Amino acid sequence: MPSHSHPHSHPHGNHGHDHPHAHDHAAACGSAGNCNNCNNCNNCGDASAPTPAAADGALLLRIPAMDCPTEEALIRQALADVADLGRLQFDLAARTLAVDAPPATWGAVTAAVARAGFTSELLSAPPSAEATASARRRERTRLLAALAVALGAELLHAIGPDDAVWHAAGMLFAAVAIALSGFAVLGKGLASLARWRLDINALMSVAVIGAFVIGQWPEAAMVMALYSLAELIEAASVARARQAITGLLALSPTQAEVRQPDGSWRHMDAKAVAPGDTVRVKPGERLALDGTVSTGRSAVDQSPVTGESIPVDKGPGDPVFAGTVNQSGALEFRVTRSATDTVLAGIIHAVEAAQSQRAPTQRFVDRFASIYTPAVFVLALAVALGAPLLLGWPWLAAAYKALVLLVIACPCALVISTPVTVVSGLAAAARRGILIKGGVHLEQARRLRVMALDKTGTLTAGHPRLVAQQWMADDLDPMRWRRVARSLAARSDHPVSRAIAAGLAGEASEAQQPLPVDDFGAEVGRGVQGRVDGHELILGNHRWLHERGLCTPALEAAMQAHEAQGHTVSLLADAHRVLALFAVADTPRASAREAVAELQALGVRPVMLTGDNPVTAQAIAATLGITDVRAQLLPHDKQAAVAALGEPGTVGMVGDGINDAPSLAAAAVGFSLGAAGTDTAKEAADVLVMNDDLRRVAETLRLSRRTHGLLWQNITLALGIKAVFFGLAVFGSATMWMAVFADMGASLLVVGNGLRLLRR
Ligand SMILES: Nc1ncnc2c1ncn2[C@@H]1O[C@H](COP(=O)(O)OP(=O)(O)OP(=O)(O)O)[C@@H](O)[C@H]1O
Ligand SMILES: [Zn+2]
Repeated sequence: MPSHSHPHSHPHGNHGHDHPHAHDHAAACGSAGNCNNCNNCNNCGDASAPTPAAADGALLLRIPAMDCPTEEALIRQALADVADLGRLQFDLAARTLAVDAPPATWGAVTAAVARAGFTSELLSAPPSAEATASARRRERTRLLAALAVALGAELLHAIGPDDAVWHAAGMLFAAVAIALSGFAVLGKGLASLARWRLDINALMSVAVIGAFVIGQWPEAAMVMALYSLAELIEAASVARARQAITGLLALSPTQAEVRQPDGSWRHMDAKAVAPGDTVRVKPGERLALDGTVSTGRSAVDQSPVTGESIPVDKGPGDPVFAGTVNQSGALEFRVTRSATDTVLAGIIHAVEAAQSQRAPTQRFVDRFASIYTPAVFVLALAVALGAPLLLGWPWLAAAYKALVLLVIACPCALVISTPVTVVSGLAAAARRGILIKGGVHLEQARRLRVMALDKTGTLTAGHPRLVAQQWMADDLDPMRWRRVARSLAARSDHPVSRAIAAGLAGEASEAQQPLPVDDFGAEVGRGVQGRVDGHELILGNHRWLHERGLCTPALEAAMQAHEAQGHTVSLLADAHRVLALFAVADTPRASAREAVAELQALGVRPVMLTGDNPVTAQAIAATLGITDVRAQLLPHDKQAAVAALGEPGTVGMVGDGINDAPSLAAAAVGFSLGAAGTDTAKEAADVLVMNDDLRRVAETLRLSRRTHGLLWQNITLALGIKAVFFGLAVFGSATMWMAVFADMGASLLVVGNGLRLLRR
């Protein structure tokens, strides 16, 4: 059994495609039940699960008014009392809920949903994307009609004579407009009030009903229509941000051409293709599955998966990915993963999961809004009661002013701005082949001041080659001993051993079988040992030989010469003396030097971490422009080094995700390169760079800074507009619909601002 001296402690798992990710929705906009202010949450960055399938034995409900994760949380709470329920799958975009439950409980489920304040209807099949889209269109038409009728009410009020008939007509117009646009808002608002929750729906409901009661019915109608319309537009904008991600999924075709046992080719559903099957793609076609090329050569455009714009040449043995486009030649490949398990599916899943986590700024905004909204409620109440009593204002004027304040209090723009910006940032990163596992990491990346970079496989390509061998004793038959060395090296899959084994095998003239190795063992950070052909041998680095007292000044001088060129030296020794020296060379990655320079330009200090010896490490670091090198580190030393490199929260780490899981986890933000190429789940890393381009690390930091900038621009913008209107309302003559209009404007402004991240 081949042994690997890297501690593979790392749990192997996939991204968990069966992850019940509907559970994360509640957290998407306002931690569950705490999103007091957000009716707009249908717009929040929550990831909508794929439309729930109406599996047998599942109850599928359409809940028309459910468009916010807060509401989802309410329904969840209500359903908690119902016994025997399985998984709940919420789809806020389609407004459906699928419940795994025996039919006997269905009555209890609908009753619980009704108790939470929602009407529901039974569906036999999940609504299609077109159905959802056409429902959106109908809603838009309805709201535009409501706006027109509300304008009519304003008009009647402005030009109509002051008599009862005209008043009645105006009132009727207003009522129709409110009914057209505001039923859902009023329903949810009253339900919230009944539970003593001051959310946006409650706010709007009080404002509209209040305005109606004090005789400002055209105003009430305008407020309702504009507010509902603004919400719809925001929802569409957020849908766009999310589509940037789910659009990726549409990239992999549903059909694949599969070889049949009789040798013929047949088009099949990609989901039905099993690993091991052979699939072919013609030039210009998109791949439906992941695999390894078996025949053919072609250039493949991998931009959907890795973000790299230049097509990559593929030949037999190379990995190919679902969603990528075959360009020049026909390819046949052996499928390595089922359709639900492809790298692309993993990306989409991870980004969806990332969206449902709250970034720190989002949490801050929620906390702020949850204090701010009730505070303004109290202030409005104080104006309505205090101004007439203390300042002698007319009651009606004071009540109107109070209602204007309520509308101004609506923190839509504030609440909507952060999730849109964060989701856009995550989507923009995903498009560049950078997978960020949560808004937290996107926000954190800008704080990094030190970047620890693993040497082997990160700064270098990780495919060292044997470049020199030197036999230290005259009495050895090199032919025979090369075979011995190769046999020992071949037992390890450490890159250094592999390079030695491969280099020596390439030299073997006849087909020499490797010799058996007994008592094989690997020593982390040192090398391997075993008994070959009756000799107790070790193959390892200077450190190990030195510890065993086998080192001599002459040997050190010989090693020094190789190490100064950046080569890694391994020594073959028996119990008494050193027999041979092997030097392997690893080439720095093409983009590494540039990547290091980019990090430095961002004010981030690059530090090389390696288990290799200091001289070799220094030599390689020098070619890359890195001055700070920490060498001869064991895996746990690396972890300690990461922790000691800077203030907590400021040290990032880039590794290959396999042997450096502990240090990746210790870093504030852990980056892993080449994530598309390996099966290993990169669970320890926070950011996965799909291709091998180290420059994506600096790009992530830049994106993080831009996102942060936009977040605060948006927060300032939203609050600034509020402040202006607050002043106007208190000291001037701002009307209610002006306040709503301003809020709508502010919301659209911040949403548009956030979506700018999506532009390349
Ligand atoms: N199985 C092995 N065969 C040969 N040499 C080994 C082996 N294991 C460790 N070594 C020696 O120990 C050194 C440190 O190994 P370690 O695995 O800790 O670091 P690495 O992964 O090679 O480098 P980096 O830390 O830069 O990723 C290697 O450079 C090599 O010289
Ligand atoms: Zn020595």
